[in-house]
Amino acid sequence: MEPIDISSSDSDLDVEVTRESDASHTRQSVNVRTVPQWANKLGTNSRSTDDKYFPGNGNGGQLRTVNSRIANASADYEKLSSQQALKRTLPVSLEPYAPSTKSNNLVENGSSSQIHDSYGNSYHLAGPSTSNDKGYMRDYYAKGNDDDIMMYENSRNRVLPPSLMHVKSTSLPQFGGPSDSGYRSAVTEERAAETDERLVYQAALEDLYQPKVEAAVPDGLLSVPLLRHQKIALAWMLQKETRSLHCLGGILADDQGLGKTVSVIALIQMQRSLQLKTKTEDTCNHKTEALNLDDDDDNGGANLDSANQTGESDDFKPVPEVSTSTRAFSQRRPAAGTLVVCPASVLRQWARELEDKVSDEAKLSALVYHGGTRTKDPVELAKYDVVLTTYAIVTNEVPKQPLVDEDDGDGKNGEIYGLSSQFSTNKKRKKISDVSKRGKKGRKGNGRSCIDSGCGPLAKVGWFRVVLDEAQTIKNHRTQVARACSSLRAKRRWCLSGTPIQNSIDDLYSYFRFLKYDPYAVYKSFYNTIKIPISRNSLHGYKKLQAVLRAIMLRRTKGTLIDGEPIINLPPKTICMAKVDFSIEERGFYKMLESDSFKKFKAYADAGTVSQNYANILLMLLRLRQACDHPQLVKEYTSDTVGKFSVEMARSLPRDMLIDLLSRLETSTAICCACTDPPEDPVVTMCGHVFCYQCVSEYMTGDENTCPAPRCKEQLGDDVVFSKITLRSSISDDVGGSPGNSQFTDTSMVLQNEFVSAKIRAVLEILQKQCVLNSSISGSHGLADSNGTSEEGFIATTYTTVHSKSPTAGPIKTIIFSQWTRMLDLVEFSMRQHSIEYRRLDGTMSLASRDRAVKDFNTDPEITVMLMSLKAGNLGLNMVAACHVILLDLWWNPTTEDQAVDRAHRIGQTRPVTVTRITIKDTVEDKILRLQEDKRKMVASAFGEDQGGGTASRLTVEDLKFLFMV
Ligand SMILES: Nc1ncnc2c1ncn2[C@@H]1O[C@H](COP(=O)(O)OP(=O)(O)OP(=O)(O)O)[C@@H](O)[C@H]1O
Repeated sequence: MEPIDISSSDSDLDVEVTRESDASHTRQSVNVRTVPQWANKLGTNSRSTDDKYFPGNGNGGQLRTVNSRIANASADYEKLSSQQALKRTLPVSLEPYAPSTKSNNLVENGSSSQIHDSYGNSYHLAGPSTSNDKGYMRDYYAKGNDDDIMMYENSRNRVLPPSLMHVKSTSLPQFGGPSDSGYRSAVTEERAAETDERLVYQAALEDLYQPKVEAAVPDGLLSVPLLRHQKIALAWMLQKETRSLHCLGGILADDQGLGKTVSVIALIQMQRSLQLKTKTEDTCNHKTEALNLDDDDDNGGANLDSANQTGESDDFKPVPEVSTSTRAFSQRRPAAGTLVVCPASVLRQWARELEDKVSDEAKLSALVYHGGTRTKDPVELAKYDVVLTTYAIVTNEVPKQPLVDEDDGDGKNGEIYGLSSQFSTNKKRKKISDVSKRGKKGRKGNGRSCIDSGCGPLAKVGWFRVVLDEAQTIKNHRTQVARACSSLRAKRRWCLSGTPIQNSIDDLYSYFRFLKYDPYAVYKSFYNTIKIPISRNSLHGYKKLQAVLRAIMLRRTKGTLIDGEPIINLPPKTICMAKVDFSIEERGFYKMLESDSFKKFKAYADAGTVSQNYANILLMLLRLRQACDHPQLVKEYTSDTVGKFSVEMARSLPRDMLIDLLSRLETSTAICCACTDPPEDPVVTMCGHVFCYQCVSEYMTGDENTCPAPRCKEQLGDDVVFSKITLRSSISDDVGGSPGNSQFTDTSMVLQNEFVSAKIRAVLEILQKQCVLNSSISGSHGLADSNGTSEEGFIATTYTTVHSKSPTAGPIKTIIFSQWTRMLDLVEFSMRQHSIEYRRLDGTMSLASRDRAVKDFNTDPEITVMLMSLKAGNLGLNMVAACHVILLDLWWNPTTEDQAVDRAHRIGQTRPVTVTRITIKDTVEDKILRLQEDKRKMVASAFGEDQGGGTASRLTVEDLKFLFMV
């Protein structure tokens, strides 16, 4: 493989792309703040094992089928291993098979049988093999055709690839001599990567051999029975935590609403009870285990081990117990239980699930670590079985790993927006070429600074397990949040996400890095072993990626079948594309905007300055997208959202500083540092960073909140976030502020709040129909307009909506999503006009208000509509009271929309769910739909799924041989 020059990065904008969905409690006091340094230099524009739990004669036997062959070649194999690989604890499955009793806690499906391999060993096979299967298998082999057979079936007769049996001569140490250090390091690195890939290969094989092992939770641990797919997930997670060959943990990537939270709660409970039991039974054994676990923590990422960068390894002496009663503490770094990191909007939901799904007699002690009054004492954190916190708090409390791995210059922002890499403009990434060197350096320096320099309590404990819920939050490895999460010290690491890939294959790299999944936790290896093969031959490249994922990821969609039965019996989900047309006035407005944008784009293209005008082009696209919702959105804000504390602070600031802040806000290249779109309702922080008001509000969660912009740790609060109007009025002493964007301040009717746009009209029409249905349930009358008369005269639309027709479970309720709060304002206006009872949830609201809104919507039959911000409400929430979802606008990647829709389509839903995606004909939205389709295909290829979420192509043993044994 060709080496890549990681020092020649050509990545985009020097804006860190973070999308946190973390909610805020805004402070109600004005803090005394110092003017940041940059303000004094105006004009510079600086920014600023437990194998005993898995003795299963089926599963374990299956593993042995493969691994004992490795054992026969083990002498060479072990010689081959890098130091890193040798440090790993080899699983019991490397030993020849000996019959063992099945764990009480494991239930296995399918029959099992014994076979003998070519080395004379006996193995136990499991799986749903029937006599018919066997006959079929024989026939199939006789034909010499095995490509389409499920791997766990046909691989019994296969031999391992030669490279697992023999040492490749190129892999042996062949250094050119003591002076040849560069060569030596390159060879060592390659050899380590190769060895690690073999471990991945092994794990992928293991995974294919054990498709249906279930773990049964002992009575009394949970208050609800696990569903079958959850038992399978539990068995898989227990195995990954105790016997993984590369990293302890993985990615649980089940579709939204399949119960990942509950599966993880079961995992916590199982481990806790197993370890408590083990402790009682055998204390000696427990000591041995503790040692192994320590080893693993440091092995977990030899190149990138956050442990070595954030703390001294000597300080971290965790023990395996997660129970508070048995956990031990090291002198300086307490060993804590499970840390769950999630978006703020689902923090309370997690707490509720921990309370509800655990039985009274086995309650877990849980701490919601959030808010200004949270403990500062790490020892306190270590007292709990589970600590729940938010991504924002982790970002604030944990020192980041340096940005070690460079990308390949493929234009991150371009990927985010579905644009070509030609749009890349950022050339400013810091280059560090020698990852391992830096890793070693980091051990001492960063470690000490973590212990000594007042990083938060989250970074001062060693976690038994860290779980990232909605792990796509860290999909960009460059972001502070991703780097902070990777720096948490933990024995086991989990990513939970129904949509792990959102923009590109690169998203996976961040999870691999967090998980310490070697060799892919190093960008160079990820690039060489995953990205390059995809670019050379996408079919094979994607198959290899599937294999790499298979070793650490479990993914089931709602369409997955187990033994021919659907994984879960959810009512159907119908997606309706509602293509509506503009009114004549709206079309006129849109055409004007469109031709203006085309002209500008052409000018950039003619001048060869398209890439330099990336932000301008994004802004033009934003305007077009917004115009599809309502022309009013294109107009500049004329009301001030930020509140009196900001106004008071602005009046106290020097005029020069105000002018500088305003210029940052008014520059056409300003992009929200959180969502990376041109900002809606733009505000600038005192530290000079621009955000959407909604996005920055998500970060203002208390007095420890800091600015999420790269390299900025300034504290955030109501008083340091300024709108244009506040700044202008403070500069000019004109309290009313100056008028908004002159281009769009005409008096055209389409620009008035009262104007009902085509999309809002469509929404009202849908709601009216529902209202009629609801009234037939409750006996009330239909939708009324502002005059109290029956609503008439909607412009006829050309779509049909299939409504859920099962009114037996209460009124039909609808969630309406938009990414723009101003669109929600306009819809809200219409709701009021038509006396529709609604609630609203957006990123500017406090967590308590959001929680109340969700509760009201879920429980009050009078409240039939929830207006939700896509940015704040698409994740985690359970809203099965709704059986209809309306998406008012399109986001760049379709998975964000899928997430939103699945608030309603999840376990607990009893009615068919209708999703209406409203788009406007012949606009930019047509193109976004096409982009979304491309992204869907890419995600499906990576997971080996067909478009419907089923498994389109299965990897075979031959595939794996081909993919790994190059
Ligand atoms: N075994 C179970 N018994 C009863 N209820 C369950 C069970 N498993 C899950 N649920 C319920 O189903 C709903 C969805 O589960 P959960 O929130 O864990 O899904 P998820 O996969 O984490 O979804 P998302 O990706 O959207 O966060 C929740 O209301 C949960 O309480």
